[in-house]
Amino acid sequence: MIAFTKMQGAGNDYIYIDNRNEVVKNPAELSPKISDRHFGVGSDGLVLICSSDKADIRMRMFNPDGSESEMCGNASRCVARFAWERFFQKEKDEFDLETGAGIKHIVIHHNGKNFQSATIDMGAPILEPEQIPVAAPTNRIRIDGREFTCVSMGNPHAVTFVDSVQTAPVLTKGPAYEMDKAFPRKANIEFVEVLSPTHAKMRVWERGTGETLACGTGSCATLVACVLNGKTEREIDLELLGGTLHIEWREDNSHVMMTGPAEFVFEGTFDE
Ligand SMILES: N[C@@H](CCC[C@H](N)C(=O)O)C(=O)O
Repeated sequence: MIAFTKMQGAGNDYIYIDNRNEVVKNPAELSPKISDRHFGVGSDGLVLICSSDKADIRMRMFNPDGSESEMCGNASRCVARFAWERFFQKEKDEFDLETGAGIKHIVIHHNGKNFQSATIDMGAPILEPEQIPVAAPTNRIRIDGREFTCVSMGNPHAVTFVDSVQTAPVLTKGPAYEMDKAFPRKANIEFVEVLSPTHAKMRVWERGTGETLACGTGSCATLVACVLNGKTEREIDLELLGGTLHIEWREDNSHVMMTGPAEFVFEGTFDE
């Protein structure tokens, strides 16, 4: 039996396992089983919280298809809250998290007792096509006549602007875009409706998962694409199906800062 904690950040729900003692031997196999919404616990994937020799803590994130992603924005806030409450007993509110996309600095916002939100320094976006990666000479590409701005936040994203997220073809076109030959490692696809220079809405089709209620790395990629296309200022509130994230693309060091919620849902044990 494996002890787990279910958490969600803006409705992006994952199963979190304290894996400092390496209780999970095969996460690629466990993720599809435990994430299944009918035969498992039900989640957008599996997150292992591990020891690190480079940072205070390390996380690994697996999609429900078993693939491992380099980075997960919403999970990084949940891991931050988990560690703040359970490892650091609310005494250390700034620390470093090792991810597959490098070390991310975390700041916990609280009132001494209660968690309020977490800000993650997501680092600088990657725009070079070969590093995103995109099989094209530029990070601006067209698929089926639709324009995408491709951005990596450690994991690959392709952002497209729509008139309305409500009618955007997330479910009908998302799967084909994710697998398009332009994306050698597949891609997360963001459909974005800009409401004002400081406010936008986004729906996402996630690589290895399908539509989710929110994507943190996708939100950061969205702001970068908005700025590159002259659609918004460098700081926005981004409305997702499961909540709102505050995203800022700093001018001084080019880092993207993501602030948002992280909530415990329930605890349990899972029989592998
Ligand atoms: N929901 C996540 C991203 C999860 C990984 C993604 N599906 C991928 O394969 O890159 C987030 O909040 O960033």
